[in-house]
Amino acid sequence: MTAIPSEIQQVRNEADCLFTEAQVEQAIDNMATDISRDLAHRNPIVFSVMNGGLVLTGKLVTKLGFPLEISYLHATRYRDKTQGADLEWRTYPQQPLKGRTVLIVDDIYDEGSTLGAIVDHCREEGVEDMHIAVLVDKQHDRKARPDIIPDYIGLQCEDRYVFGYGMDYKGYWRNAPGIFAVKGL
Ligand SMILES: O=P(O)(O)OC[C@H]1O[C@H](OP(=O)(O)OP(=O)(O)O)[C@H](O)[C@@H]1O
Ligand code: HPA
Repeated sequence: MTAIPSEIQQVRNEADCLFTEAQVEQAIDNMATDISRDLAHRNPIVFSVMNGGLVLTGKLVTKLGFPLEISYLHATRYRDKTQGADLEWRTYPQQPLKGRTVLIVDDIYDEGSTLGAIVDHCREEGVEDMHIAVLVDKQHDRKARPDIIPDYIGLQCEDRYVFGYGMDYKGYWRNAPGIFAVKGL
């Protein structure tokens, strides 16, 4: 067995809860209502942005009672660190996107380089109608692409490093039931 780094439990114990599980679940319900209103007749492909988008995607799709396809893409730039670097595409969307409606689902819109690259790729591939859903929009003035405004935002959070509901601290605590800010970050 590989030992859990002691820092990992300490970070969880010392974190500030920004949103409880009940608050996050309510936000996801609200997102699902808005998405259903807009996309019920659009035959969308729902793309989970791995890894962080996994939890929100899973929670959302069972609340969307209309025909849709589920897929994933993988773009990463934090790689278990708390500061972003160059974006690395690990998996591009595998299906033809020309003429399609897509819903991109991610955990957090932080500096925005990740979503920027995804939007650019989808446009290059001929997506007809693009929608973006994020659980958390972090509030600061460092957005790399201020032109990108997610269509569905669950919650707005302060400018701190957060984890839970898909968001990780050094690869851990994506499973935390709430949204928590790391002490001191
Ligand atoms: O708005 P940005 O500053 O670009 O950051 C947001 C992105 O960063 C995280 O992914 P990360 O690179 O940590 O990969 P992960 O999804 O595997 O955690 C998160 O899931 C978003 O995709
Ligand atoms: O605050 C964050 N937490 C987790 N992952 C992230 N990716 C970008 N910002 C964050």
